[in-house]
Amino acid sequence: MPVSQQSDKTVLTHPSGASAEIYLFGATLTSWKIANKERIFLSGKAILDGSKAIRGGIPLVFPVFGKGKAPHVTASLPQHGFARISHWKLVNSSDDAHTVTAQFGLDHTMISEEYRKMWPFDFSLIYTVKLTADTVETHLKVQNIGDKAFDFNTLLHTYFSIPDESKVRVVGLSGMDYVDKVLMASAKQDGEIAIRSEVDRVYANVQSTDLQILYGNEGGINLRRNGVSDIVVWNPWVEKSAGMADFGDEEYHRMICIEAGQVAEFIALAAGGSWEGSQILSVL
Ligand SMILES: O=P(O)(O)OC[C@H]1O[C@H](O)[C@H](O)[C@@H](O)[C@@H]1O
Repeated sequence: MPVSQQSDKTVLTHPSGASAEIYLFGATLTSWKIANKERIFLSGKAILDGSKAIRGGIPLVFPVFGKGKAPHVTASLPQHGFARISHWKLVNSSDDAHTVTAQFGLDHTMISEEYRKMWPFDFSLIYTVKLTADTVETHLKVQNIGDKAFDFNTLLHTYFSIPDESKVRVVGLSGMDYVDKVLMASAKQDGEIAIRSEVDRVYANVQSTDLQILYGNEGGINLRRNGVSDIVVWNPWVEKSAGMADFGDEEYHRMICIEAGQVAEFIALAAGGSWEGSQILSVL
């Protein structure tokens, strides 16, 4: 079966051998394999029972990035919003000669009463995962199905599995301005990004549609954005890693988050409006 449901997760299998797994909790993609090699990082300490956001994979940030700030309506929501900690439904699946597709849905009737009170808007999210022999595409459609405008942030918060943080280079952001959340300062990217300490940066309005995450002489990933303008780069390094109960102290060596989305500014969505954005990951 190209798409099969295994209790709490959906498994996509491509005739080439490529595969992907998506938990219904958060519609979090936790695995993407090509040539039997895992490309996505999932912490060995990740909690997978739905009691906490999954540490790793591609958690979906919506409708707020980080903690909302009063007086904005997102101020009381949990960090990164409710999409990654709500139970989604598998709404569709299909396959043809090239692509295996699964679609997941979440709307306002499916989130907890508590979150509904915090964020009282009628919305529908459709998240589509398309697997081919050598790519995976993750696409989010946000619809305002109510009669009040709302605004939102969103991110495809992708944790990549890497051989060693010291070998990683992120290419394609040179010349871009960023906000450094560690130093609480603004700066301009000069050349490639290397990880030598905690990195937590927001690059707004990135020009190049493609960026590369290179693993020294061990290949890497090309990330292509469609319809989303910002990139967040995160590696927690030593202290932050030690402070996270669901992340191993040494796991920062084996992951980097490169997160495509809209976070520098909220996107305003009028009643009846819709928005879509996606990323396509391919192995280099
Ligand atoms: O611990 P979480 O809520 O999953 O957030 C994990 C990380 O997400 C993003 O990358 C933010 O830029 C970081 O500041 C944050 O630490």
